Amino acid sequence: MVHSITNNVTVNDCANIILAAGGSAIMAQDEREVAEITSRSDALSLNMGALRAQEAMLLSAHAAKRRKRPVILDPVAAGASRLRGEMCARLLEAGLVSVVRGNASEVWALMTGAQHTLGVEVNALDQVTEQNLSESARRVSLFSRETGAVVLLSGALDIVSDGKCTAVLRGGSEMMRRITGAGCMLTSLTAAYCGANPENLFEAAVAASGVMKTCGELAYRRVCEEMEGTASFRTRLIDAVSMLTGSDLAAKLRVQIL
Ligand SMILES: Nc1ncnc2c1ncn2[C@@H]1O[C@H](COP(=O)(O)OP(=O)(O)O)[C@@H](O)[C@H]1O
Ligand SMILES: Cc1ncsc1CCOP(=O)(O)O
Ligand SMILES: [Mg+2]
Repeated sequence: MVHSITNNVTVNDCANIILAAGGSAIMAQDEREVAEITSRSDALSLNMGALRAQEAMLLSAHAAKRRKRPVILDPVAAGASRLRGEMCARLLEAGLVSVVRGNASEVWALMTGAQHTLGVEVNALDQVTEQNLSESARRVSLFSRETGAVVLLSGALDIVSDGKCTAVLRGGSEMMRRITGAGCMLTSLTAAYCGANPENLFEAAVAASGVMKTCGELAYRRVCEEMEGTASFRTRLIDAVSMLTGSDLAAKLRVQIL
């Protein structure tokens, strides 16, 4: 059961991907009930696209901490306004975040205070490439140690680190960037897996990254076969998560431990 406080652009896809993965979803933002709802959930997902719900986020995050439930932070557009960065810093500095999942611009913005995110999209200059991979992985690991949170930085290459162990996952599809919500869905999936595996959040984050990359490939193959576009891709992505088998995943998963 994942309690999400998330933006109203992608909320339906977030609920559906949690259900597709075998979890249950509840979206709730009213300050009078959120602590109670978090207390009855296995994980809490906080998405900065719902910044109007700051008080609810804090109430929920404290309730999750009291119950030792993982809190997953999606710093959507963290570099696009000062308020977003400040709210993320407040949650991180209070030790309320278990896992951060963001694109490279968002994660670098949290680390450095830089403000060059293109809205919710990654800035091309920030992206992780094969050329800057080892330096990027080092920075992700450092950020994980500084915050005490597992960090999942997504993009063409995903990097996951708990400060001791760092993994790189390749694959997925370029088309994932041409729909809104692929990042929010990955955050939701991460929350579902963290709720199911609270003892090993690094493993849960690697699983979420691997499932999303695998399903991105399966969905892309399907839209190419059917000559379909991005709206169908979004549907096919959720379909792929709901139909994924262990052997599909084992056949496609590419995890490199650095
Ligand atoms: N160029 C790409 N090639 C393959 N997969 C990608 C690419 N860009 C993003 N992804 C995948 O899309 C999903 C969302 O990541 P991302 O685009 O970084 O999130 P956000 O929507 O927050 O910017 C992740 O599963 C990531 O691995
Ligand atoms: C477009 C938009 N604006 C505020 S939140 C949001 C959705 C961002 O979703 P994602 O980061 O998963 O593409
Ligand atoms: Mg995002």
